[in-house]
Amino acid sequence: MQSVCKMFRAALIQSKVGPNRNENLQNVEKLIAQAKNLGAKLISLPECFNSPYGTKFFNQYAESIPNGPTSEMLSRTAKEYGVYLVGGTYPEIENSKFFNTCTVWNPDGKMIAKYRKMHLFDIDIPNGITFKESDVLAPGNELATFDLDGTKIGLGICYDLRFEELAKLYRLQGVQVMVYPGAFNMTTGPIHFELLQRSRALDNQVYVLGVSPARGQQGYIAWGHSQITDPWGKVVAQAKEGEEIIHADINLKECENVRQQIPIYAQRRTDIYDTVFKK
Ligand SMILES: O=C(O)CCC(=O)C(=O)O
Repeated sequence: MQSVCKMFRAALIQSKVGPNRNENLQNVEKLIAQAKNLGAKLISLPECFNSPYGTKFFNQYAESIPNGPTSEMLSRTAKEYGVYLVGGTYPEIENSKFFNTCTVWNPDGKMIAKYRKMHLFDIDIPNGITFKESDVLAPGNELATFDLDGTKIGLGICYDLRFEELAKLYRLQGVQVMVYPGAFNMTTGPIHFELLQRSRALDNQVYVLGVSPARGQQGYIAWGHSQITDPWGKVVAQAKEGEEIIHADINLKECENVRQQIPIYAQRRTDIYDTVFKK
């Protein structure tokens, strides 16, 4: 990799989410202004920041993209504050199909990436949590990246964090930072949320930004604990459970350092993997 020293500040907004979409939008707009005041160039919102999270809500809150009220607010706000804004996720409708979708807006207010959750959250843990997004949602089938002043940033959503293959595909495309809006829960959050982010960061020598909603009192209870992890796997910022903004400087020199000093990418035995791992 070419020797460059690039740095920008990222802020993650762990916002409270209620049933009223307009109130949710107004609230994040206020928080985006605060994140900008912290010096952030890249700001991310959490998964389902404009609606409660649950299969029964997707239909009710879905909007087309980029013409709906949520996209309009994100575009206007990214432009007003001159930031790259990752619009967490919100339910999208297209041709009668629903998706859990992340959009990204540049400082001109233009949508520069759209990613639809690829791995739907279907799990069943007795006495823990049962969730079946595939009852209502269709999966996305495409990776999505965007460029921030020469840094390639990739997108995943929540359950996607569990799939190393997806993160690896992004790494193969030259990604240095992964953003995962996500809403882990009170069963898997405590044991897996931090660990998965550190794993993806370490496997792929990338920064990982995981952005949760704040913990609510009813319905789907989010774990919170939004987190920024560096390419060494070190947690450099972590939220608690309430509404909060965390931030950290994303220093691309750290990607370069770890990639040079522990050169696993060049040491992969794809000659072997390709013969054994066919599925
Ligand atoms: O993987 C998990 O345990 C949580 C995933 C999740 O909440 C989601 O995909 O929305």
